[in-house]
Amino acid sequence: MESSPESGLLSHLQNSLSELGWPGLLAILVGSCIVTRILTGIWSNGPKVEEGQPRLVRTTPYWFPWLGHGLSFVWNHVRLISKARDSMGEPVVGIKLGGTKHSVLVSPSMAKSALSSRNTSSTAMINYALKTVFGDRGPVQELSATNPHLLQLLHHNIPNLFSREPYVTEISNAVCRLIERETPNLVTFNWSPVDQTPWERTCDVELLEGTDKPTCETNLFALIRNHLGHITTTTLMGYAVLENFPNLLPDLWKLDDQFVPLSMGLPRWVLPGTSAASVARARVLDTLTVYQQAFVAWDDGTDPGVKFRDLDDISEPIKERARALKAAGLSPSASAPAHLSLLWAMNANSPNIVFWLLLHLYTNPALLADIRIEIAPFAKAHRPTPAETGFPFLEAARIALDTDNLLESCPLLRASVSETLRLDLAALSFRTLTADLTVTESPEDAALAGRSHPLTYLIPEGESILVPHGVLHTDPSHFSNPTQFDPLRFIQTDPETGKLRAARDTISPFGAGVSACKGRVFAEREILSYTAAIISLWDLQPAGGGRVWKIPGHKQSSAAYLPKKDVRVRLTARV
Ligand code: HEM
Repeated sequence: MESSPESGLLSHLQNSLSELGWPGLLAILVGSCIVTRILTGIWSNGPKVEEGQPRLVRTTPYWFPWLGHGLSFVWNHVRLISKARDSMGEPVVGIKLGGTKHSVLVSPSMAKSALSSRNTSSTAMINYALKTVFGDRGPVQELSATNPHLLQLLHHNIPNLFSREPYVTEISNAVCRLIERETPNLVTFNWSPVDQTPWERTCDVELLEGTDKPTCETNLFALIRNHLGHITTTTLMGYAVLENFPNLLPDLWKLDDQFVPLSMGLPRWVLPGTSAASVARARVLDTLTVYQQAFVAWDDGTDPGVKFRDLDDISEPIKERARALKAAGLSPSASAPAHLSLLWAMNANSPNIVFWLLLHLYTNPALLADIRIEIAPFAKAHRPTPAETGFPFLEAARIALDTDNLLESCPLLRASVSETLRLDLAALSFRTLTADLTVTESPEDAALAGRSHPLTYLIPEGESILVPHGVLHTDPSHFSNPTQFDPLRFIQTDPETGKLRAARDTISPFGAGVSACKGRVFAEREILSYTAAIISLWDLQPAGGGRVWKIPGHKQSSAAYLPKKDVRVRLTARV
């Protein structure tokens, strides 16, 4: 058989490589890295800037051909970009990720103006995450070409309902009632997993005997993640989904734990941790297929099947989205990745933020005591006595929450949430430019960075921009002692009333512009109410009853950090 020129070339290459052996291959690899570093170092000087003309973004030097800064980005993007900012000394620095250049905005004023520009789009990023993380094989991504109007509805207009009236009040009230009902049952003090709640079963709850008040030891992150995940998912997606599919959240956590490696889009065998996550994702997608199938039947007035008798308690934005998916002609299984992206968005950050916030508060008893005094009128906890109830046993504690006042009249709690969002979250806003973008830093940002006048940049249409909120939130020129937890940095005195209030305008933990987080209003209300309920009803100590806390390190995830290790705590009922 005659060989083609390509197969001849390939076999020639194979022969040459096998002749070289491992030492030769290694030498080529090291050599190409050195050459790449030298060339990108020279190119990073950029073209000469003409007087009065905007600058072009210079790319930070890198070692690895094609991969560019990819490895250090997934390892710790905050460190990579902070170093690039300091070494390049500019408010915009270029980084290379898998062959694509991203212009990274490290000046807050430029980030704000770029994200609020109408000439930016998050569609490419959403499609990338749908493909690499949420298991869409094409149907949802293809909508950007076949039906952009529907895509806009699906990704923006409908999710925006989470922050619009009357829905935001409806879902915030619903979540508050569920928090009141379920926070006293955070742990049930049952020995047997059969009698425990679904959120307790995977948290290694160990009851302690001979204590004055009900006490146990447990894994804090797992417990808060499961418990708040249960509350959020039930509020937004309805009661039936977790009742019938109790493994939905544990599987979602397996996916979330591997978010960063999955988002690299590499084959499973390259990163072994992603195999289990892919299997978990397949199960979640099966569940969400059944969910969509049942919803469509229920909405059409036909039988939704035995598992989903009543779907009326699903929140209105989720119902609207399920209807839009059907209207797009997507089958239930093709719709499942879109449901998964939202299920993930509603659960991936809030529990992590509450976990870190609780650690900040319980390791700072003076702050915790002040916050407990501040919230006392708006988070009233008590345990009815047998005399009150007429039953011969102690009932579970009860709590009544006033979310509006927790939001408006508790600046210290609110400032502590903001400080946690500043320190324990490193969100990224990726956008593609749909037209050339010219951005200028503010004179204040320029002065803080030690520049005599503001710089202006031109970023061409089609290029990607990136705002690294974790870098902006820990920039020492904008935040004094940036690594220190200090909620007071967010407290201001209202000049008219003289009252204290918590201001959040120096950080953007929810992104900005049209593609900012759609659940931000709900998320803040939920976090405030949930934290108020927990600190009113529960005392926490390190496991073993000591006073020394071992705070885990941050593990990079999509936005809010995961803990590198869980924290074992002693949990005691306060009332
Ligand atoms: C502490 C809690 C939360 C944080 C820190 C957070 C943060 C974020 C961030 C940084 C983004 C990307 C914004 C950008 O690209 O500029 C985002 C997107 C999104 N979030 Fe949240 N989020 C939280 C809770 C929620 C909740 C509870 C929901 C659902 C009710 C939600 C729904 C969404 C949706 C749908 C998007 C996609 C927006 C888009 O691409 O157009 N988030 N979130």
